[in-house]
This record gives sequence, structure tokens and C-alpha cells, in this order.
Amino acid sequence: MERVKTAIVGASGYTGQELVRLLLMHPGIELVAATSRQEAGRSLGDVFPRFRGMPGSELAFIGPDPDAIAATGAKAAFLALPHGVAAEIARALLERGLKVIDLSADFRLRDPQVYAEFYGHEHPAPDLLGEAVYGLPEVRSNAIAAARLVASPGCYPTSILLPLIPLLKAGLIDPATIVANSMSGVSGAGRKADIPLLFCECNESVRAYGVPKHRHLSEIEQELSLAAGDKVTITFIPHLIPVNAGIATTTTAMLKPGVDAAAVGEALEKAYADADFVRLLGKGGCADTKHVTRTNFIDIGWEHDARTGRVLLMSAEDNLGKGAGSQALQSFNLLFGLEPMAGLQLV
Ligand SMILES: NC(=O)C1=CN([C@@H]2O[C@H](COP(=O)(O)OP(=O)(O)OC[C@H]3O[C@@H](n4cnc5c(N)ncnc54)[C@H](OP(=O)(O)O)[C@@H]3O)[C@@H](O)[C@H]2O)C=CC1
Ligand SMILES: CC(=O)N[C@@H](CCC(=O)OP(=O)(O)O)C(=O)O
Repeated sequence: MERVKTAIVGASGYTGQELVRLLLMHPGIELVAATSRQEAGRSLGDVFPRFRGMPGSELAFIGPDPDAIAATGAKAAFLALPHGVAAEIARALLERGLKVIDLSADFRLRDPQVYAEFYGHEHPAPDLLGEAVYGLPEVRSNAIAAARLVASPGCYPTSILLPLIPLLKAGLIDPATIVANSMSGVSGAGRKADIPLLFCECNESVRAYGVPKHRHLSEIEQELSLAAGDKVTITFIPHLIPVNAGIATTTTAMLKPGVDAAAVGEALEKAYADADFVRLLGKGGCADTKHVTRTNFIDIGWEHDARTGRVLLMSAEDNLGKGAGSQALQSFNLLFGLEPMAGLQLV
């Protein structure tokens, strides 16, 4: 079978590097371009010694020039770029006939005004928002398969949306009572020098940040509102924890009056019975990042607090995996009609 020629734009960052790892191992993909302004001219193996000796690791980084990327024959590109930058390159690559899977926030929101509200600047390509598909494969696999432009979800949103959407669709919880507490590893902030992210600032320390209006609320509330069929507004409290990668989220909400708690487990089972990458841990299951890092799995457990009437949803994923790179690859497999598990059998 001919492999799909594919590019990674922004391959020197954390999600880019995870994509390099995944694509070099994928049986249906030929990595033909990897971009970085700083590393242009050096090979993947030189820049990232972990890849030395792997077939494909001799590929040299090129600059992020759309013509140069298209000239490699790439049929698709993953964009692992900062938001704002991604939209511009996405447009140029779409015009050159590539399919685009964007890991940034640029195409996740339907409403450009919401983007301006949460990102502090006008949307750079509002005309493309209509065709972008929010790439949560467990929720809209058919739309992803037919897309030209996929907006891969943020890391926190994935960990919050997958447990909640089935409960909202089944009408089991009161949306006004949803509170999501998340803890993220430091790679979630990207590969940059920033004083609050230095080892001495983060190590042996945990802190909340981004309250009360973290930018991920925009896409979380967009998707929860679609599931509930009504506007949903939630409280979201992200925390930075001293691990390289991994997100653990605990979400709570009040069960609606008269709802039997067992319905929570039933709704999750029904939604994810055929989902390759959602592992349900059942009642009392406390998901642990240790078991999901470097994989495309999200583990979800739940509990009912009979004293307060709240349901507790515990989820864990890798922010660079199911929260970014491997989830984007899951969408890629759908886009190109490949085996859903291809390149993702990671444990
Ligand atoms: N880290 C995470 O857990 C997650 C990140 N995301 C999103 O994915 C995207 C990438 O994130 P992450 O890998 O963490 O980011 P990094 O900061 O680690 O990497 C950014 C990449 O983009 C390149 N880049 C930066 N600025 C420009 C520019 N102006 N033009 C062209 N290339 C540029 C950098 O290379 P160079 O400077 O050499 O050009 C680098 O390869 C972001 O939008 C992020 O929000 C999504 C989900 C999770
Ligand atoms: C720990 C940390 O700093 N995390 C990042 C979220 C990473 C992510 O998913 O961001 P995108 O929406 O840009 O894809 C943050 O809070 O901004």
C-alpha cells in the first residue's frame, strides 16, 4: 500500500516531537517534511537523539514555507504551531491542496467573536471556520472523515468533554452545577523559556492558574452546549503539576432529581462500547496518568457521592497524546480511511 506523504509544521516543539515519534512508526505514513525555523538544515536524528537510527530520522528540517512543504508531495499536514500562526499556514496549505489537521486553537470555535473574547485578538481566518471540524473522533468521526480541515481539541477539553458529553446527552446532570478541576504536566505549556515554567519554579509545587476564565472554556462550553442542546456555562480550574506530561481531571455535577446513579455508568458504557481509545474504569475507578502517558488512551472512572447528590468523573490522558498528537493522528486515520488503530497501538 502506498503510504500517505505527510508533513509536520512546527515539528521541533513538544507536540511536534510527539508527532514525529508517532509518524515515524506509522505503517501508512511517509514523513516527507518537518519544519522549524530554528532547526532548519539539521536532521531529525541530530536535533532529537531519541530518533537516531530510526528509518526516516535522516530527514532534515526545513523552514515553514508553504511552497517548500507542498513541493515535497505532502498530501496532508499536521500543524503544531502557536495559535494565530497556524491559521495563516493552514490557509496556504489548503490552497495548495493539502488536508490540514491543526493542533492549535485557531479553528476550534465556530464563532469568531468568542475567539476574539478568549484569545484577545480578531480571528485570523473567520471564512475558514465554517468548514473546520472539531476533531473529537469519539463524537464526530463521520464529519472528520469527510473534512479538509480538522481542528484538534485542546488537551484540557478532551479530558473534560469525553466524560461529560454522554451524561449531558442523556439528561442525567444539571449543567449549571458542573465544576472541572484539572491538573496538567508542564509540557502542556509548550517548549519555551518562561520563568513560571522553570524547574525550580514548578518542581515540588502545585498551583492553580488561569482562573476564572481559561481560554479552553470557550471550546469546552461550545461542545457541552451542543451536547446539552442549550447553553452550558461551567467552572474550570486548571492546575500545573510537576510532571513532564499527563492530565488528570476530576469533574463534578449534581445528578438531576430522580436520576438513579447507575444511569451514569450505563450512559458511559453505551457511548464508549465501541471506542478504541476510551477505557472505562467503572464505578469507583480513579484514573491515573501513569497508565496513559505516551498512549492515545483516555481512562475514565466515576463515583456517586450520595451525601451531596454529586457525580464525580475522574479522567486521565497524556496532554501530548490523547490531548494533542495521537488524537490528531486518530483523526488522520479517519481522514485517509486507514485502520483506526494504525500507528496508535501504544502502551
Ligand atoms: N503542549 C500541549 O500539551 C498541547 C499543545 N497544543 C497546541 O499545539 C500547538 C503546538 O504546541 P506545542 O508543541 O506545545 O508548542 P511548542 O512551543 O513546543 O512548539 C511550537 C512549534 O512551532 C514553531 N513555531 C513557533 N512560532 C512559529 C512561527 N511564527 N512560524 C512558524 N513556526 C513557528 C516552533 O519552531 P521554531 O520556533 O523553530 O520555528 C515549534 O516547532 C499550540 O497551538 C498548542 O497550543 C494542543 C494540545 C496540547
Ligand atoms: C500547562 C499549560 O500551560 N497548558 C496550556 C494548555 C495547552 C493546550 O492544550 O493549549 P492549546 O489550546 O493552545 O492547544 C495552557 O494552560 O495554556
